[in-house]
Amino acid sequence: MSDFFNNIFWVILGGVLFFFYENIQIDRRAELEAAHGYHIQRAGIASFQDFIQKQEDSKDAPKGDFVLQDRLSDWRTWMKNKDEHVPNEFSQKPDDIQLTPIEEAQARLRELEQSVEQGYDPEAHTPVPIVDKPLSMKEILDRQGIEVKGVTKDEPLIEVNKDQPVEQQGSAQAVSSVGTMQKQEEEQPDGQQVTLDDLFAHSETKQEAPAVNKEDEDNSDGQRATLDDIFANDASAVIKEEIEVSEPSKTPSSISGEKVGEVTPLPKFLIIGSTKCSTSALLRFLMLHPELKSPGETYFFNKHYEEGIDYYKSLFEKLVHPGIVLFDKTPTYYTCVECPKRIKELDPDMKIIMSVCDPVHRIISRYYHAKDIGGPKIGELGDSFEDYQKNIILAERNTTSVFESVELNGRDRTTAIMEDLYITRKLPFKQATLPFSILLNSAYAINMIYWLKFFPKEQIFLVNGDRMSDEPFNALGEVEDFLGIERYLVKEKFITNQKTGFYCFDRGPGVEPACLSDQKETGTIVNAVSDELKNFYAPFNADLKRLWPEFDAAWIK
Ligand SMILES: Nc1ncnc2c1ncn2[C@@H]1O[C@H](COP(=O)(O)OS(=O)(=O)O)[C@@H](OP(=O)(O)O)[C@H]1O
Repeated sequence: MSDFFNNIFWVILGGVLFFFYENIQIDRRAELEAAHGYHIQRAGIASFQDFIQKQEDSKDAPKGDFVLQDRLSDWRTWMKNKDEHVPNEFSQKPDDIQLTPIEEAQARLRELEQSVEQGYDPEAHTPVPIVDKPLSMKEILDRQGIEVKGVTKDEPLIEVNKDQPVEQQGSAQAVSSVGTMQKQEEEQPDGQQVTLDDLFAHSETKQEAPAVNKEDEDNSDGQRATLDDIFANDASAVIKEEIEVSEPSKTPSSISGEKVGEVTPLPKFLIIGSTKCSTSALLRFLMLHPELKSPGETYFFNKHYEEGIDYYKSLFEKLVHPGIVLFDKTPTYYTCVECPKRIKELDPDMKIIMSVCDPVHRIISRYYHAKDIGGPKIGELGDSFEDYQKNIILAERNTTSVFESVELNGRDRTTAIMEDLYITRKLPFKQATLPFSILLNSAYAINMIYWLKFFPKEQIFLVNGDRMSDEPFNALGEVEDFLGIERYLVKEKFITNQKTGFYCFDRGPGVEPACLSDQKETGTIVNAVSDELKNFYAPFNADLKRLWPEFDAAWIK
C-alpha cells in the first residue's frame, strides 16, 4: 500500500514539475515573442523543407521580379509567420541572424527609405532637398552614411559571395534605392520644376491600351561589346542570313526534331521573358504545335540550378518523343545575370526567344499582376494605383540621376549602364525595391545587350508581345519560322474569346478552345506619368531597335 502512495506521490510531483516547466517555457516564449515579434520554434527539418518546397511549387508564390528566390528570406518569413517546428539552426531570433554585407546594406536602405517616406507628405508639398546635379554612386552612398570600403568606379558596389549565384544573393538595391527620395522634383529643360503633384494635377487620365499592333563572337572573356561592335557584326549576320535564306531546306541552325538528337531530354529553345509580355500566351499556343512540348516554367537556370542537370532533365524526360522539340519558358531568365553563361555552357546552340512589349503598358500590367499574387514586397508599390505611379516616377527620376553618373569612357550609354551597374557593381535589378525592378526590367536593351555577349544575334528572336494579343497567328508564325518548324498556328485556327477579347486556339469540334485565363483588372495612367516614362524608355527602345532593326512595334518607333 505504501508503495502505491509512494508511486502516486512521484507521479503527482512529476506532473507539478512538468506543469511549472511548461509554464516557464510558455512565459519565456511569450516574453521573446513580445520582445521580437516572432515565434521561437523547435526542430522539424522535414516540415520546414516541405514548407519551402510547397512555397516554391505554389501557384501563388510570387514570381517575376520578387526576391523570393532567396531561400534565406523564405526561411525568415517562415520563422516569423508560422507556428510550426523548425530546426534549431533556423530558430534564431532576427537579431542573431548573421546578415551578409549585402543584406546589411539592404536593411540600412530600407530604414533610410522609411525615414524619408515618413518625412514626405505629397499632399502638403513638404519641401525636400533637391539634388541639383547627378550624384555618383559613391556620393549617394556617402550622403547616406553607408560605408562601402574602397568603392571606386570599377569596383563592385558591395562585395558579393562568389560562391553564390548573384540573383540569389541579398540585394544591392543600394544605388537606385538610396536616392529614391532625394529627388522629389526634377528640373525640366526649361528650368520649370515639375513636382509629383503637378504630374497628377490637371492631367487627364487615359487608358493605356496595349499597342496595336551579334554579335557573332563570345565576349564572355570580359571583352567589351559596344553597340558599335554589335552593329559591325550585325552586318555580317545579315549577309549570312541572306545566304541561308537562299537554301530551300531549314537553316543550319534549325532546331527541328529531325536535326537534333531526339533522345536528349533537354530544351532546344528557351523563352526567357519578359513577364507581362504575353509569355503565357506564347507558351500556351506553342505547346499546341505538334512538334513542340514543354514542362512550362522551370526556373532552372535562375532558381534551381544547384539541383543539377539531372533534375532539369527529369522535367523533360516524359516529354521526349521522336521529332519533338522541347522548350522551357521562364519569364525571368532575362533579368538573371548568371543565366546566359549557364545556358551557353549547357548548349551553345540554344535558341533564345524574348518577348518584349510596350514598357509603359508593362508597368501598368505588372502592378495588377503583383497585387494579384501578393508577396513580401507588395507594400512597396503603394496603397493605390496612383501611389504606385508616384513611386514609379520617383524610381524613374532617381534612376535617371544614377544613370547620368555612369561614365561612358567611349561606350554607348546602355552598354555603360549594363557593364558598370548591372554587371560590375552587381546591381541585380530584379532585387531592387519593387518599383525599381519593375521600372528597370522594362528597359529591355540593358538585358539584351548583355545576352548578346553570350549568344550571337541570330540565335535570339524578339517577339512583339503586344502582337500576341492582337494578331497572335502572325507573331507565332514568325516564331515558327525562327525555330524552323512547320507553320501550324495559323489564323484560321484562332477564334476570339467574346468574354475577354483575346484570341483562343480552336482545337476542333467537341474540344474546348485553348484560351488563357480571363482578362485581369487594368488601370488608367496619368498622361504626364506616361509621357515621362516614355521619355525614360526612349533611349533604351532606340538601342533595342538599333540592335534588332527588323523588330517592329508601335512603341519602339
Ligand atoms: N490570348 C491571350 N489571353 C490572355 N492574355 C493575353 C493573350 N495574349 C496576350 N496576352 C497578354 O499577356 C499578358 C500577360 O503576360 P504574361 O503571360 O507574360 O504574364 S506573366 O508574366 O506570365 O504573368 C496579359 O496582360 P494583362 O492583361 O495586363 O494581364 C495580356 O495582355
